Amino acid sequence: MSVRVPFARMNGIGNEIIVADMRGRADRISAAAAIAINVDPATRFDQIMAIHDPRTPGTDAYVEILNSDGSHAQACGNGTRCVVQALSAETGRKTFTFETVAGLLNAREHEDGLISVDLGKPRFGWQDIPLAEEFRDTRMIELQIGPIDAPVLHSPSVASMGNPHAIFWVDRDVWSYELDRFGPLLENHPLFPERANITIAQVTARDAMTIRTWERGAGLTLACGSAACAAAVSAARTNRTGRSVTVTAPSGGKLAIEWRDDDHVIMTGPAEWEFSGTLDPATGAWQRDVEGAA
Ligand SMILES: N[C@H](CCC[C@H](N)C(=O)O)C(=O)O
Repeated sequence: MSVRVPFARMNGIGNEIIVADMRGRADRISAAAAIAINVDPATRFDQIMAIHDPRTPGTDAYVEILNSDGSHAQACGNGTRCVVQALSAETGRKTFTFETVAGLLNAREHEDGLISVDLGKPRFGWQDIPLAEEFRDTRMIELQIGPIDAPVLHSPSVASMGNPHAIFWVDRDVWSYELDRFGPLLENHPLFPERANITIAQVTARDAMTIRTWERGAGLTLACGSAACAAAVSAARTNRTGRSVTVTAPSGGKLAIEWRDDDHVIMTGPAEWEFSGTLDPATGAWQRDVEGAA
């Protein structure tokens, strides 16, 4: 087994993703490797998508997702589009079924290059998020931050897209809130035993919203696909929007989110390749491919 594996540094509307090819190997990318890769400004990332051999007949790959702090995530919408683009470029195929720790994901690359991922059915039970205590109605839970009599953020909706999300609805521009200050406190709030991705969302039309996300295990990111899905279903559940919305990320990039009648959430958007190299899954040592050498 060679020491180094091929990787592609990519992004999904600004969400920084490393797609690592771990097929044909039994080892995994270590937390230490993830942390080391993230320390280097050239390979700083939000998630690593590690493509492993399939474990279940009928699936194309098992995908493991690591955050930049070395922790594992159950879902990553933007990263999944990057995996699709990488495998489509390699094989010419357009449809894929992936397995993750959270279950199966179907995805498709369209003629125009945009990629749709079926993130499955959202879950709203308090144990599904999970929350540390019972809330019967997760469209709005009791949680606030800021002065007790004038909270800055309060009463979020919560949802699981495989991973935990809290969505705080705001009236003002999403940039006018100090998410860098409140994000870490909310991510690690005792109400979230597995921590949570923290999003602020401003609904701007029945079919549009703008979000910013403090990601669990990665901090502020330029985009978060599963948060866009969680915000879209939560907006529809609270009658702020219909079931089909365009979500604008901090990067300015947009995702089309549709909560279908069969309860599945479909996210559509682009993916972009930046550069390729090889990395050591144990240590995170890496090297950029020499242009034109392949
Ligand atoms: N950027 C990802 C989400 C990563 C979620 C991760 N931070 C977690 O721990 O759940 C996305 O596009 O869906």
